[in-house]
Amino acid sequence: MNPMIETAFGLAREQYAALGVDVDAALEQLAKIPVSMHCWQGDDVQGFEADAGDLTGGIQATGNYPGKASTPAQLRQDLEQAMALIPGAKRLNLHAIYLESAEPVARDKIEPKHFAGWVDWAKRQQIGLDFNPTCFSHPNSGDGMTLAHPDESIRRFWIDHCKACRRISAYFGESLGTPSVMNIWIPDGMKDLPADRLGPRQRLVAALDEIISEPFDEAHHIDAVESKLFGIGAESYTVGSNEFYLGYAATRDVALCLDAGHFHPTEVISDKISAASLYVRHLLLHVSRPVRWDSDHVVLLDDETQAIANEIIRNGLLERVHIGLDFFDASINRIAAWVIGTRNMKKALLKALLEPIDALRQAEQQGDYASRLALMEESRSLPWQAVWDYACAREGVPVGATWLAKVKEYEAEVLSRR
Ligand SMILES: C[C@H](O)[C@H](O)[C@@H](O)C(=O)CO
Ligand SMILES: [Mn+2]
Repeated sequence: MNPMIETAFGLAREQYAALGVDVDAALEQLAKIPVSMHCWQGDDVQGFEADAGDLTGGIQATGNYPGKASTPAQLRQDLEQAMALIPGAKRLNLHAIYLESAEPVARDKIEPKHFAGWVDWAKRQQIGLDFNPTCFSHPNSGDGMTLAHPDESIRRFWIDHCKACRRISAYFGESLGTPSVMNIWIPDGMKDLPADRLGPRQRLVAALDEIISEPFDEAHHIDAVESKLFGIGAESYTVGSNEFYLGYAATRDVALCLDAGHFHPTEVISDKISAASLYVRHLLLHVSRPVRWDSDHVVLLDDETQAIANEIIRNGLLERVHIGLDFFDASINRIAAWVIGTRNMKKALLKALLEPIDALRQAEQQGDYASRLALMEESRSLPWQAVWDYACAREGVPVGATWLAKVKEYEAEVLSRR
């Protein structure tokens, strides 16, 4: 290891020790916290269905940066490149449209065998997999309704798709020895004012109840449901709103997925974690960055990402909060997007682990809010970056921005030839 990195780390360790922070314990913990990287950043949410259509469902990947993956082998190669540039534990989050089959397979007929290639790959990478039914980009979601659809046959199709997905998710968990978190997000909503807000929600409850009725071992599979405020073309009404899913998750004991882009612009999911944790056992996070709307920009090391990490660590929620990412930027190198966003999530977790929390709590308990604010602000400029560099270097992952050269090299040698 570069001696400058070691020296800086040694000095940082002493500075943190003086504040009562155990840097070695923080590093050990950081290495074990998995961040689930979303496969869909690699190909703009396109997937590999033999009869794939355009991306629909009120979400958009804007940009046309060259070199995107268009086969499972290319996507896996790109993921391997990205993962090699990110320290610590990682998982991969797959959508159902990332199946492998030469022939078209109806979504309600997909099976574990269509994902065997991903499981083999995950075993080689020693990572866990997470999963998602894909209830969009399909003729049966064309009018913006799926599990809440008034037509029984369309509802049946999506219920059967979600049931098939749960079997695939349990297969992931059983094969890889780590539970797969399967997140149900549906685009159901209306562009203009609905006359009936209740009926679709009643249908959605019934559909979800049927979907989760088949029991699976929690060691293999965990159900999650994701709320949303609005989507493009569903501005006036979203069936699966936050109140809807908070109630559903709490009463059915399934995980609640909080997506950073799915709330009113001044609402933040960091403030929802502690509240929801009192009523639901598991939370899934879709860490993302909304810019004016649910735009799914690449995650930054900004105040909200930091606040999310702080809430998980301060409240001891690592066993109950599953950290996933959800952004898709097609305007820049897609591997760089993965690396920037995932490294930022991990940097935020490290900073949270290094926070002198005892001193902050003590100041708060004494009503000394000036000290609390002063300590919080001073702790922003503690030498966490020396600890981060050390964490990267000891794993053989590029330090600082040196990872960018690897991405450029890969772009010249692989992406530009696609
Ligand atoms: C592709 C994802 O499932 C999707 O982004 C969903 O999680 C979401 O956030 C929709 O806005
Ligand atoms: Mn999401």
